[in-house]
Amino acid sequence: MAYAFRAPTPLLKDELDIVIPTIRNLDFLETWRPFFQPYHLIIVQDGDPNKTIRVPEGFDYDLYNRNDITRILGPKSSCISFKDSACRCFGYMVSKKKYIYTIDDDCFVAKDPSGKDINALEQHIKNLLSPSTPFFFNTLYDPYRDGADFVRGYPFSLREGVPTAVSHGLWLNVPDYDAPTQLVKPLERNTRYVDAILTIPKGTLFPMCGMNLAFDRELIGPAMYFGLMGDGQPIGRYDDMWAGWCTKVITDHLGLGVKTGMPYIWHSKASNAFVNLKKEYNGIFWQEELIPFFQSVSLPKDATTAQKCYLELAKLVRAKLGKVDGYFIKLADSMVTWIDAWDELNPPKGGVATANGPPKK
Ligand SMILES: O=c1ccn([C@@H]2O[C@H](COP(=O)(O)OP(=O)(O)O[C@H]3O[C@@H](CO)[C@H](O)[C@H]3O)[C@@H](O)[C@H]2O)c(=O)[nH]1
Ligand SMILES: [Mn+2]
Repeated sequence: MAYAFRAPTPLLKDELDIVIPTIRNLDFLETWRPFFQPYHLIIVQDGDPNKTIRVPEGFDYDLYNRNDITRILGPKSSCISFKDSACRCFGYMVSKKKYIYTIDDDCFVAKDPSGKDINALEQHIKNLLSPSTPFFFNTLYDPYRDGADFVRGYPFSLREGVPTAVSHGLWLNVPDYDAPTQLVKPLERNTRYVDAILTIPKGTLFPMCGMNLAFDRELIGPAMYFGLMGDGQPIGRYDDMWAGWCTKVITDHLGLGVKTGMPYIWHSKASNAFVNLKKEYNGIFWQEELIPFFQSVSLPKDATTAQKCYLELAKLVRAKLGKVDGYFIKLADSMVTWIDAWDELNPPKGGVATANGPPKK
């Protein structure tokens, strides 16, 4: 009897959206086609809404420009940044799927040491679908991977692990350096492929890069607000950092895990270090106050969802960071607007979303 060969269904094919912020073009999708084509794309077009962004044939996508964001969110669109990659978080809000993968349009398929193309999306999905170990560090890295396990002395009571909320991937070629480092090391490239995935321990913050990032939208989506950056704001290129610090204090509070390490992508474009310095300056200065603030955050026991935690965090930002700069009062207000908009577009099961639906293609 002849058996018709059927390719395996891609993991989470109908449960994951790929969110891409773009101010350029989407030719990079050609290199990702074997891995991305089965998935729905949410393209957030930044900058001039009258510019036409060409999406390569054969992809299933929704594209949202600034006019769509304003049409869908109305006055609440003020919380979505303009002329900064932070605009991508609109894609997280408007998605209806359980998982999100976000990638920049200058990130390409990397090769592992054997020369094999890395399916970064597949690795992120494996990271998200396997537990994390934030309460006790496993020295042999991810114990749930084939060929690894918990090492001697690891408490058996902790070996079940906790749900993974975030999978933070890394980058070969152009590393995610801040402007001062870029200026000092303009030619430095990351050639070191480290075959490791680590859970970031509870109580430890980390610099989350938005370039190659996946997360469980139902567990932690409301915390993934990329802040007020870019046009009209005194700071830029701290969108993912802000989201990462908020997310980590909330995952710690909710007993969820954050992983970093594989998969790698190939980051091709070094943005201009001087332009970056202007965008980052306040962030480099303010973060010396922001990190102690996040390290001191304690959320109430009755904050049992990402939304409730985030609103508590917004209150603390207003109370404790307003004295650092008036910007943080505006940011605290935008954090609340973000949650209001999130809840409007994502009512509890059975509720009716009031959004005006996806854009015309
Ligand atoms: O105004 C803008 C600028 C850019 N984008 C899109 O956002 C991503 C990232 O842009 P870019 O690659 O130019 O930025 P980098 O300096 O390489 O990366 C920084 O941006 C952070 C977010 O990814 C990353 O963590 C930093 O390292 C591209 O897709 C641009 O098209 C935009 O939408 N609006
Ligand atoms: Mn880039």
